[in-house]
Amino acid sequence: MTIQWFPGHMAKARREVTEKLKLVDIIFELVDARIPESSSNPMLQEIIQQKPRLILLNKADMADRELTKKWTAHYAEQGQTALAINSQAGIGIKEIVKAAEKILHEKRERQKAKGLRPRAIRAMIIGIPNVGKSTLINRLAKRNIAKTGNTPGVTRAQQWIKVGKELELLDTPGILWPKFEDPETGYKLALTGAIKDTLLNMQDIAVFGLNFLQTNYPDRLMERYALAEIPSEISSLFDKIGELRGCLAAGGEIDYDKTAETIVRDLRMQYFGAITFDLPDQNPI
Ligand SMILES: Nc1nc2c(ncn2[C@@H]2O[C@H](COP(=O)(O)OP(=O)(O)OP(=O)(O)O)[C@@H](O)[C@H]2O)c(=O)[nH]1
Repeated sequence: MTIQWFPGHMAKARREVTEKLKLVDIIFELVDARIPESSSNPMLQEIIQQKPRLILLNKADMADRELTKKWTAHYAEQGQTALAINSQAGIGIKEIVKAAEKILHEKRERQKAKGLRPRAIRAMIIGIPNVGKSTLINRLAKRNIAKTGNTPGVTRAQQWIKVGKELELLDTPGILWPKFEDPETGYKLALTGAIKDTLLNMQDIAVFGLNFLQTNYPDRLMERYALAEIPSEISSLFDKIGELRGCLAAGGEIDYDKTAETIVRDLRMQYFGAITFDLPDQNPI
């Protein structure tokens, strides 16, 4: 699903999240491990206020393992717990309940001291479109739940999914918008499938991707396209790839659109391996 975010949609999404917030003890903020910063909602902190948060770096299977470690360390420095997970394969899922219990431990102990019997932790998942919210809900529920009740116009009560004895999860996630502030963020969102690439110029996305690979993963770039060396000019590199991959127009000239599509497809299909586009040091949170 790709949503075109207009101010009205944002206000509605925010209202829905704010409403559900009252029902839960903790937020599971789902971000894409390849772009933890770019896939987080810019206003989340303001929206959730003091509500405890567990950050889940989903699609960790597609991200650079070393950088995922750096991201979790970076969040820890900020006093935030973050877990790397793969909702599709069910990796890291068991740790979620444990981490939530740890985050809420003191609060629950205080309740116990007051004589209140602790009930299961109530949580909701929040994230931008396509980050894996439904996949995670289904994983935690161990069955297909998410999306089944999503018929437009059908109002229904919120339902709780029991995850073991310790956790209850709202069956509908909160959907918030991604960041839009700079073109680079847009390219990263497009390369990871969070926004439709038709919203941006394909050649611009490809050039961004090439620049990123040239700086951060030059060996993988050379290997994929069997380059003896990387031309320093990005336009020469672009032409070289077009030539090597046979992306040619009728007269034998390079077809720039076709070349751009090839590069973007290769990045999306993980032909350069697992890549992380947001680097923790460049992205203070
Ligand atoms: N490789 C990988 N793919 C995943 C993972 N989690 C989800 N996906 C895939 O990502 C895509 C989007 O997943 P969804 O669960 O539909 O995402 P969503 O956040 O519910 O999407 P919206 O309904 O658009 O808000 C699907 O193709 C999933 O199979 C993961 O951990 N690893």
